Amino acid sequence: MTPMDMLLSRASTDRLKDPAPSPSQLTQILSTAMRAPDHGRLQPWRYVVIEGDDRPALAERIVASMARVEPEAPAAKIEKRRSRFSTMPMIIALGMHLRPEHKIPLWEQEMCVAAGAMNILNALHATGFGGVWVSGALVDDAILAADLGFAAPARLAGFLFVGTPDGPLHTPKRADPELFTARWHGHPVTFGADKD
Ligand SMILES: Cc1cc2nc3c(=O)[nH]c(=O)nc-3n(C[C@H](O)[C@H](O)[C@H](O)COP(=O)(O)O)c2cc1C
Repeated sequence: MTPMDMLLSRASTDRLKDPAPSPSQLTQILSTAMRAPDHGRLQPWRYVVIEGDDRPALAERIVASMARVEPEAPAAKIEKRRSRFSTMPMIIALGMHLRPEHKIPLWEQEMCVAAGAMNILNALHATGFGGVWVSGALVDDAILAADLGFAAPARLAGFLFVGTPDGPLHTPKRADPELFTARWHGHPVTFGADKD
């Protein structure tokens, strides 16, 4: 597979089975995150890896967090989250070590973490693994974040579910980049994607 084939064939999946990346594979995969553009070299990316017997304890923290931030959540949603966080082959909590006082704006720090996460998703795909980035209201729960090691001003950016794809990837229809691209000739542009 060429590098372009690899990039163009990636798709998120939560249909994951064992194995998850080995420790040495994970180190290589996470190394790609450290190639993300990083204004000021702040290195804001942080990763907490949860595997094996530690997953049920994480699942309980997730359920406790839902009780705080989504008290109206139906039982089925709570049980789905409990099951997913207990059984995914590997979970990586994405943390953002933010420096609000720094001259580099927070949004740039956050985008750096996101760029790193995208590299991780591509590296997973390139090495025969797969994953999906999930979030939800609980990423705003400071108690859950602190439980994972992300005390404010650090915060959670979500979780990556990681493993080996269980079956072919279901790729959503991808957008035509022409609709999202315009050439500027001295006047404000419009985009095909925004036309009725
Ligand atoms: C920050 C962030 C949070 C996300 N949270 C969720 C989520 O909680 N649940 C979900 O189904 N998809 C979520 N997504 C979208 C999936 O990660 C994924 O992009 C989507 O399923 C489309 O698949 P694709 O990556 O193959 O295009 C999130 C994406 C991002 C960037």
